[in-house]
Amino acid sequence: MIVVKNVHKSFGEEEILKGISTTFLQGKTNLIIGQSGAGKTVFLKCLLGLFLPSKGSISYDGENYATLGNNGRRKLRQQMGMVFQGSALFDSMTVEENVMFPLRMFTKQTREEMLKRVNEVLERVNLQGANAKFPSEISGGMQKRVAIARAIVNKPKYLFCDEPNSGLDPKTAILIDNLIQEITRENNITTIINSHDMNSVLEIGEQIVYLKDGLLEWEGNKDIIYKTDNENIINFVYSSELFKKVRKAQLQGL
Ligand SMILES: Nc1ncnc2c1ncn2[C@@H]1O[C@H](COP(=O)(O)OP(=O)(O)OP(=O)(O)O)[C@@H](O)[C@H]1O
Repeated sequence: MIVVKNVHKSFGEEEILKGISTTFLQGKTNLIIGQSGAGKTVFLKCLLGLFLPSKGSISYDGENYATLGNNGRRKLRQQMGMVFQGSALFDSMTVEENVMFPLRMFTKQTREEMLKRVNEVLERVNLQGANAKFPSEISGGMQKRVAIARAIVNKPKYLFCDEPNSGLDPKTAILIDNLIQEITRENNITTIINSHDMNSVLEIGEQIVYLKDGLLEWEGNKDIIYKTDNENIINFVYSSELFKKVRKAQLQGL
């Protein structure tokens, strides 16, 4: 569980996050949504410990990153997995080497132990046998699955995903969403996803935080979002004609 209390973040005179408080739940897919420029990436970077909040606190199962020493921060960072936008695989490394990378960085496991774990996670994301392939030899959806395997190989307590299905076709996007949700539940991870994708909101939004101009304007989940009378959210989530029809049907209990 990650507890965020009154987080502000400024760059010089400009305040980007203006006092955000929320709780991200363990074993759930928590989504951060909001229009371009709302502050989602800055918030995600604060949650990753890449930016320190100017004010307020973020605690990870009781540990406040800002007040930890170097050792404590390193340990906490090792408990975080990250799926970057566009996968961010190392092009010159094979799938196996990409997935093994965090184990080489953060553990003292033997090559045999690392390989066993790599094969376990590759199997979990349905990429068994793809070890020797290079990123350029596999599809975008497969690259994303490699990125997920790499993010979970070190058994993180916290998983952060920045636009995990950007650039994927709708069917593959849903498969990736569902895979992240399944892995989150199986391993009881606190997963936070920065998303633009309204399909994801309605499919896996177990906890949704809607940011607007650096403030948390609404929070809830996919089962209640259609009931909101907040015009900003209605216009954002249900922006297309199709989604407007979906909302109407939801309101009519269809
Ligand atoms: N390192 C930085 N220094 C100064 N300003 C920054 C920095 N990073 C982000 N900002 C500013 O913070 C604001 C919010 O940016 P952010 O990237 O968090 O938005 P976002 O909600 O993620 O948008 P998008 O959906 O387009 O990615 C922007 O005005 C941006 O210019």
